[in-house]
Amino acid sequence: MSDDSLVATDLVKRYGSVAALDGFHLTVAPGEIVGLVGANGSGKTTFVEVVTGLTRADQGEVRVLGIDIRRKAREVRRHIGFTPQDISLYYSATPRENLRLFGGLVGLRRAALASAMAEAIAEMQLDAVLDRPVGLLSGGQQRRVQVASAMLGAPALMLLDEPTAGADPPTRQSLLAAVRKRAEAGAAIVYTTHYLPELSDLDATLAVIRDGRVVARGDQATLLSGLVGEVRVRLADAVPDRLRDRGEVVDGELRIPSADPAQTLAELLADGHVPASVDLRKPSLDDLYRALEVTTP
Ligand SMILES: Nc1ncnc2c1ncn2[C@@H]1O[C@H](COP(=O)(O)OP(=O)(O)OP(=O)(O)O)[C@@H](O)[C@H]1O
Repeated sequence: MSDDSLVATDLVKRYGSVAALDGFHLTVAPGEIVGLVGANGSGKTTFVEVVTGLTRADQGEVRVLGIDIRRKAREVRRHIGFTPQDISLYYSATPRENLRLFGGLVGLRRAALASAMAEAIAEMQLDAVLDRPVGLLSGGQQRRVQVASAMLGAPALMLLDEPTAGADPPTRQSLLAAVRKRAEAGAAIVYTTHYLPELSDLDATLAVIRDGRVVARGDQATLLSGLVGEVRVRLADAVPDRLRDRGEVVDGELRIPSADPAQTLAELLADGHVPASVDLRKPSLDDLYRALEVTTP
């Protein structure tokens, strides 16, 4: 049997004529953070909803810790921490009451519930707002309560659907730190975001989704290797024609595409060109996104 925390095989989910998932495969190992990225409508949320049991796939199989989610839905749910894309908390209740409720839903009781709550409250820095109704909290504070509720009981699999949406930089940093800590403790984490720098911060592996399936999967270095970066240079003198032909000139700045920008710059210097300013752009996740044409046209 597989040691992976999550194994999804050949999932298909149709809404009328739309195939939200269309042959979707994904495996996630313990301790791995996988960034699920893809254009709006590519199927990310549908996948998360299938794994959590909020919706049923028409075809395919999902196993969490080796357990088939259709056969033992209730048992599986105890191993999953989940934050939906939209804030999903009881607004008239306080964070303390929400956490107690969500902890109860994953089977935590008495001392175990109290210690899981204390840990999540400390990690998400909720002390100051614990007894205020959630509806009166800021968007970022609500996000922290939501992520805290998904952490209760240290689930083996966390599904975080755009958990930092609307969060300010300090909140974002504390959320990312908490996610990393959970992964270091062995949790498998599926992390959906449109904000690609977060995935570099998390050192996440990537699963790029297009039209309901995973079209690229691997670690960032491998997926970015072979992509083209750019050297942007302003020369002290006018740009000679033979250099113009290697790229384009934008507002007096010469831009040369290159798989190895540092090497290209070294060649320019060796040729005797004198730069007034230099900007080396290594391939980024944005470039990967563009290369796979996953952005909405
Ligand atoms: N309940 C539903 N009824 C009908 N169509 C749906 C439903 N849920 C999703 N879809 C459709 O399935 C496709 C995939 O949607 P999904 O929400 O999974 O995409 P996503 O990748 O999460 O998008 P986003 O980045 O905008 O959150 C879309 O075409 C969407 O309109």
